[in-house]
Amino acid sequence: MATSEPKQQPWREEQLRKYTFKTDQIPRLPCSDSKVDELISLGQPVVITDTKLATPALKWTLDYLQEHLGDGDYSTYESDSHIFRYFDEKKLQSHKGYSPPMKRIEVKFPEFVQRVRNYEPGDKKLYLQQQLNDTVGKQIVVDFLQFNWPWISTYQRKNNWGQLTSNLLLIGMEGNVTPCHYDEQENLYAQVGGYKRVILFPPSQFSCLYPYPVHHPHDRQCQVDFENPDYERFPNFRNAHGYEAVLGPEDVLYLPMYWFHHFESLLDGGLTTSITFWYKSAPTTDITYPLKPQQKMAMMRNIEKMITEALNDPEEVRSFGPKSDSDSWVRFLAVVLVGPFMKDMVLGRYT
Ligand SMILES: CC[C@@H](CC(=O)C(=O)O)C(=O)O
Ligand SMILES: [Zn+2]
Repeated sequence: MATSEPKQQPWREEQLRKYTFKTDQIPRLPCSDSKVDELISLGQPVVITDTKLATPALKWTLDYLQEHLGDGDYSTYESDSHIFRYFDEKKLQSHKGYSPPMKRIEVKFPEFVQRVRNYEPGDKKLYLQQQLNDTVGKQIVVDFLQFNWPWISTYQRKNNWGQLTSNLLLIGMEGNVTPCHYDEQENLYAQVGGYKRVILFPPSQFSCLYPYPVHHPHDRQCQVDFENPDYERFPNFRNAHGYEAVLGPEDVLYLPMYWFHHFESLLDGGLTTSITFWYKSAPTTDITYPLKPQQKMAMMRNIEKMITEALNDPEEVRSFGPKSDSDSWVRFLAVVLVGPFMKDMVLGRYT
């Protein structure tokens, strides 16, 4: 009996960056498997194959896009390193002294292509992140309309998700990293070109990941530098345990709301192209106790927003600067006097 040769994986281990935490694999299932529906309805991540969700976009090479995308401006981040940590421009106002580690520029697509193709070590790295809207060319609209909308709408309906809010076209250079963060929307993430590693952490690991305070420009972003973790400030990061997959063309990842995620375009893997499908979450109908971790995250966000708005002065809630006596007292009190909810909200985030 012919034994099926194990499928040669089209990438090598050395193309993955090395981190200190352990990971398990995210389940990978064909869209015909009923377990896909079960995992999505449970808010569990899964890599889904054979969906044909964005098949028309498989031909979206740089040349094809240059010919058909249209001559609008394209939102692109440039960074001095491989790290592209998102920041909320609106929150920069209240953080005068803070300068984000990357810059958002608007470029014409031919300029983006030229800079990417002529990249030399030492140049700024680029990451195009553009919402697909009606400024794109006719042919792109034709391709877009041929996505597998019936398949994706089934999941929107079955899980009572709200409207499709946006599709982000992502074109990243090899080695680019979007550091760990969470979003407040459901996401079906279609990998179209190249290979991208995704590492996920469930909302229950909030206390291991220390997201920035809500009023900070890096709201929702994990403070821990995965490449050089500061275990003194973030001791609980030692307990982080991830779930990962390498996504290739036509793979679709269901990325549940509030799950922390890190993306990296494989080292020496060339350009990567992905398209996100973000949906508003289903309305919460019945509150059952104990609350789910994602509900606690939503509560923490509301408490932090209320405190910051009520005080109307971020200085009042800003975390302490370099370690100081008061900081160690705050830590001591936080560890001894407050329960897990307040500890998770404060320790390493406001202390
Ligand atoms: C936005 C960039 C990121 C994807 C992501 O964070 C998301 O789809 O929520 C990535 O692919 O680098
Ligand atoms: Zn995200």
